[in-house]
Amino acid sequence: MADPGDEQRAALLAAASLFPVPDGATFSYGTAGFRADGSTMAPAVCRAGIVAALRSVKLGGAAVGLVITASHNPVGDNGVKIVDADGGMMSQAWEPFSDALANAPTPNTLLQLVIQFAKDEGITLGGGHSAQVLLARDTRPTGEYLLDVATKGISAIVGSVALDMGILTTPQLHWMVRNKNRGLKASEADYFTQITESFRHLLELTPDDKGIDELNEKLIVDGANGIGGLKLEQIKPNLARLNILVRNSGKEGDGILNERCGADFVQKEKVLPLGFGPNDVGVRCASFDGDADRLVYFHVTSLSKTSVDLVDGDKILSLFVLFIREQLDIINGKDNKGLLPTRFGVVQTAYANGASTEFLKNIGLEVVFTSTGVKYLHKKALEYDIGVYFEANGHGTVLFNDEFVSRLESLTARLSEAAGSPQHQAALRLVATSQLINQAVGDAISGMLLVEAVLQHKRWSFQNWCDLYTDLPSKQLKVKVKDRTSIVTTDAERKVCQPSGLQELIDKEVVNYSHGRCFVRPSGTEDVVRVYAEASTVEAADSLAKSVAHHVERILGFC
Ligand SMILES: CC(=O)N[C@H]1[C@@H](OP(=O)(O)O)O[C@H](CO)[C@@H](O)[C@@H]1O
Ligand SMILES: [Mg+2]
Repeated sequence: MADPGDEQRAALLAAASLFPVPDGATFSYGTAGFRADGSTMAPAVCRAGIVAALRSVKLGGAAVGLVITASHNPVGDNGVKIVDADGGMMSQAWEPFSDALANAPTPNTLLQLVIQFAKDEGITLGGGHSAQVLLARDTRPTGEYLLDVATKGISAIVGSVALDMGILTTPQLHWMVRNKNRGLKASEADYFTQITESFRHLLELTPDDKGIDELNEKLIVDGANGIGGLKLEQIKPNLARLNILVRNSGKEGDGILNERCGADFVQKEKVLPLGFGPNDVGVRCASFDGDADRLVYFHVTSLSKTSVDLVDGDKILSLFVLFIREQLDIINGKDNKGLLPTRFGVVQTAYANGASTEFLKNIGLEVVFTSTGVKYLHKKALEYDIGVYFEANGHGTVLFNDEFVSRLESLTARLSEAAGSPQHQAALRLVATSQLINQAVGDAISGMLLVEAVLQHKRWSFQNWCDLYTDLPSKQLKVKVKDRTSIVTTDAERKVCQPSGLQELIDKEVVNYSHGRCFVRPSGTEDVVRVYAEASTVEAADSLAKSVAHHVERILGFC
């Protein structure tokens, strides 16, 4: 076995001794990194620092990212997530090692795990290599402490450098890692310049530009009392033709992070976030989650009610798809045989509302499904020239393949001889879109700016957008069971294969409902089984979800 050298051994043993794993604690990397009560997170965060530094060594010293956040979860929680060198989520192949390391019971076990893993992966430790990890955190009170803990983990791999990028949205850090490794400008100021400039370009390319009326210019954003609202305040003055008001902005004294506000709350509860009320009827509203990688829109429906008209990730995806398709049709003609043949794909999960999938299929698009979690959707979307993916909860983006962008740019250069032609304008719109929308991960701020540009392009009101299709009523339930991992699913989580008999019971329930659809899966972030049901009425969706939840409880053992 390769000997990492005394200095390296000592550094790993020291880091592991600083933050021992308490008896009985287990960490799991799950759908989106380690998450738990912030005060218990130090061991997992320190060890994630070690993993991030090793990942950088493995990738020849390329920058890797580490972000301290628990996204939409309560303010007392915290978490850690590793960003791979391409700006995406850490390679899934490294998750088992991350889990093992986070749970290593003694410093010596941790050391042995690292030595063995380094050997398996061909990583030479203890000499001559370099590694760099970019760090960021959200606004949680435990963030500063945990960032320091992560730094200690990173330093436990000799030769590693930790760079604190400050308090950022999660997508900002992903963007920085991606850009840095591509030799592109990668500071926060560069991020702001890129999104505000490309937004301005898109607006300049609006056809028959007649300006915008006052009401449509107005947008109220619920910042979830997180980092997204604070960043939006910073760029607001540079956003032409938008009159943005940020509520739950995260400023001192404003309110508690994610508490009765934010994208997760609005999408799941379908009620107004705190700070919104009857005065907002008729105004377009958007909501971010705590680390600003999720986005939904809503309208206050009436003076008396707290319910909202929701535009979720599926409808944001549909809007983007229509806009991109329109530009491709201008360039290529409807048969896609013109100047820029494009493989255009749409990726959803089982949680996508059935009405959205039907809408997309009806307009002739290929829709593919993956398991829940951005890491799966993103990977699938990369298979296309332009791949659009969204989770219903508002996390998603539009990916432009590098080779496609080169083709698009040379086409744009050729077409510039006929500057102002519809094809030239459409190609320019696609270039600006690829610059505006975050290529590393879903990003509430850049996604919101693309929504705003597309609505102005189409001269659409919020209502026009809402009316694209009508969501089928749906219901989500959580069931606490003894061991959620005894549920095994297949077909992008839409069917249960274990325990045997459960899928048959679900099928028997579903046939009783018009437009009925139902699936169950173990959550990757909480110790629950999630039940999702859809049907033609609210009552029917509720009843289908309840019946299936009962079967799950009965078969798996309620706890
Ligand atoms: C139904 C649902 O919203 N599931 C969420 C949730 O995952 P679960 O594995 O369902 O707990 O958290 C993930 C990370 O934020 C997110 O990607 C996913 O969409
Ligand atoms: Mg989030």
